[in-house]
Parts: sequence; structure tokens; C-alpha cells
Amino acid sequence: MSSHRIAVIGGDGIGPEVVEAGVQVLEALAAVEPGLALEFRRFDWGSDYYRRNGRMMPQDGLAQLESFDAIYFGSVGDPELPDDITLWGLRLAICQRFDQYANVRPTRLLPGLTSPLRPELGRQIDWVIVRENSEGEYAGVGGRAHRGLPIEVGMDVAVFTRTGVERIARFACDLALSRPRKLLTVVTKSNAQRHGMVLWDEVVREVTRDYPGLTVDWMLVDAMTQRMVNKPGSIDTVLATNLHADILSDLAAALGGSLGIGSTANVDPSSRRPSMFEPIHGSAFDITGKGVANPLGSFWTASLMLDHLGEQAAARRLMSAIETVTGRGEHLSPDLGGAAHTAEVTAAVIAALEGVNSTGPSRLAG
Ligand SMILES: NC(=O)c1ccc[n+]([C@@H]2O[C@H](COP(=O)([O-])OP(=O)(O)OC[C@H]3O[C@@H](n4cnc5c(N)ncnc54)[C@H](O)[C@@H]3O)[C@@H](O)[C@H]2O)c1
Ligand SMILES: O=C(O)[C@H](O)[C@@H](O)C(=O)O
Ligand SMILES: [K+]
Ligand SMILES: [Mn+2]
Repeated sequence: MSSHRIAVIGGDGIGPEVVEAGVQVLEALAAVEPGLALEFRRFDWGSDYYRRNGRMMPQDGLAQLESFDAIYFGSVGDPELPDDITLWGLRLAICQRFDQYANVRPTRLLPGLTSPLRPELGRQIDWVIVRENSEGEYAGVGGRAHRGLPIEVGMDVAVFTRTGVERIARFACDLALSRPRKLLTVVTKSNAQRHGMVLWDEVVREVTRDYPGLTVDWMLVDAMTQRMVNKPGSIDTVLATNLHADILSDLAAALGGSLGIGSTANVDPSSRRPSMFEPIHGSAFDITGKGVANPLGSFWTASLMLDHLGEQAAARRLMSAIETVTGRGEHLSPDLGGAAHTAEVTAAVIAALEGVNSTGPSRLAG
């Protein structure tokens, strides 16, 4: 039985809190799931590492990660450091250099959770957002000049390449086709952005022609937000640019109950490099260190990681343990309207994994 080697990068803020909870859950899962073996190696990279070393990860950081089967990630971002330094120094450095160009963000209203939408609408949420994860508004192309002068300029150039659009469109079409509704909504803003977004439209349209079994519709990104709120049941798989999908997926997670449950897979579909799995939220400075961060997003992404590693039975078992806990509603964190701490939610999911009846908050609090 071969063991999956997982690089663990908790990062900053609540990242280490939810990722350590996730490692506990994965270790408990490996103990009960026949044939599942996981090996974890932790990397203390992030903002504290930056304060000590002047960089977010070592110079050979990517080389160190390359041999792992997957990366399990928390978040980056620190109140004392510029967000662009932290994000580009760690998360984007990994996503871009490992060419994890497909970012997959599922949202479903889990049993027992309450959507801020009316109940009949909330129940309809079952989406996967595919985020282009290598270029677009996050290409990193641009610059600053004439600093401090009245003519100072700052530019971020959104970059769309035929190759980049084509490969993510194919990925989204394949994913949409694998889901029962075979429905893809393509998000754009080609009314205002008349070069890159028009190329996006043209190339996506060409690719969708190869998928006659797929129903495809198109939305401008602003109107997409109201469709998510007003007609959630009309949406299944969504393809959007790097920035548009970043924004839409926080909205999606919130509509599904909380940003704390949003999960994501940063995938290199060629499998040449490890893919990276993380909750979609950030460092959450307002709750860091309080022990109340919702770990369910990091558990859900752990399930995505298992699925990616070919461990479908284990992935399903973890997901159903998460759903057992949300369905019972006894161990929900404050963002979901409960009072449970991270450790209690974690213990409840572990108990559900082991098939043990959870006996209530007091025992699990210990
Ligand atoms: N992928 C990443 O690592 C990533 C993602 C988003 C933001 N960030 C960074 O994180 C920092 C903070 O960003 P922000 O405040 O815009 O977004 P955020 O996601 O950190 O927090 C937004 C709000 O959601 C709440 N929240 C988030 N996750 C939660 C959880 N698991 N349980 C309960 N509540 C939760 C927070 O308490 C906060 O009120 C910034 O430095 C930003 O750059 C990093
Ligand atoms: O823009 C960012 O900070 C990141 O994309 C982050 O928000 C994410 O969703 O991963
Ligand atoms: K994150
Ligand atoms: Mn985001």
C-alpha cells in the first residue's frame, strides 16, 4: 500500500488553525479507512517566516514541494505586511509556478445549514465555479512609475492568451459534462473590456462547439451576481476569469451558509506538479487565535484532495462525516449560527468518521 505524501502549509492567521484541524481529521480517517495511508510534512512558511528571513518561503521552496503528491494549504495574509507581498510570495508563487491553472470551487447547501436566501432558494444551490487560475487579472503584468510625482501611474494589465483560455474552457466543459445537468454558464465582461474579454468569449465559444451535449449560456459578471441570488437553481457549472471567479466564489460560499465552508482545489490537470488544496477564505484577522474558526472549508478541501489522489471512497466518507455533523446541527461554529469552537467541530467530524454517535458538546469540548 503506497502512502500519499502531503506537504502542509498552514500559513498565516486562521490558516494553521484550520489546517491542523484538517490534519487531525485526515489522520483519523486514515486510521479507519482500509488502504488509506497519508504522510504529512509541515512547512512553516508564511508571514512569520518572512519576518525572520525576508521572504515568504525559501529560495528552493518550489523544488522542496515538487516531489509531494499534494499540498494542503491554509491562508496567507498578515496585518503587518502588504497583502501583495504575502499573496505573491506564497500562494500565487505556488499556483503560478506549478501551473495549477484550474481552480475548482464547489458550493452546495449542506444538510442542516441555513442560507441567507429564502429557504426554497437556498436549497437550490449546487454549483461548481471554475476559476481561471494562471492569467487574466492575476497575470502580474503591469507596473508603477513616477512614484510620488503628480504623474504617478500604476497599472495591472489583464492578460488573456488563446492557450490559457482554451485550456480552462476545455477543463470547465469536461467538468460540466460530468455533472448530471450538463449546464455551463460562462461569465464575461466583454461589453466593457473589449480586447481580452472579447478574445475570452471567442475562444470559449470555439471550445464549447466541441461539446454538443452541453447546454451553454452566457452572463455578464454583474448580472451573474443577481442570478446567483434570485435564481440559484438555474446555475450548475460556472466558468469565469481569475478575478471574477474569486469574487463570485466568496458570494457563493456565503450563500451556502458561510465563507468558512468554501473550499477549493488549485489543480494542474497535467499532473506534472502537485496540486494544492485550501479553504477559499483568507487569514481572518478578526478571529485569529480565538479558536472559533470554522474548519469545515478545510475539511471539504481535504475531501477534494483525497478525490484528486484517487481515494474516492475516503473522499466520500469524509464528506459524509461533514454532512452528518452539519445535519445534526449540534456542533456548528459561530459563523454558522452555532457556538462550537474549532476543536469541537473537529472532534464531532472525527466521531462521525469513526461512526461513533456524537454525544453532545460537553464531552467533545474536552
Ligand atoms: N487564499 C488565501 O490565502 C487568501 C484568500 C483570501 C484572503 N487572503 C488574505 O487574508 C487576509 C484577510 O482577508 P479578508 O479579511 O478580505 O478575507 P477573509 O476570508 O480572511 O475574512 C473575511 C471574513 O470572513 C470571516 N471568515 C473567513 N474564514 C472564516 C472561517 N473559517 N470561519 C469563520 N469565519 C471566517 C472572517 O472572520 C472575516 O470576517 C488578507 O491579507 C488577504 O489578502 C488570503
Ligand atoms: O485574491 C486573493 O487574495 C486570492 O485569490 C484569494 O482571495 C483566494 O480566493 O484564493
Ligand atoms: K485560503
Ligand atoms: Mn478569494
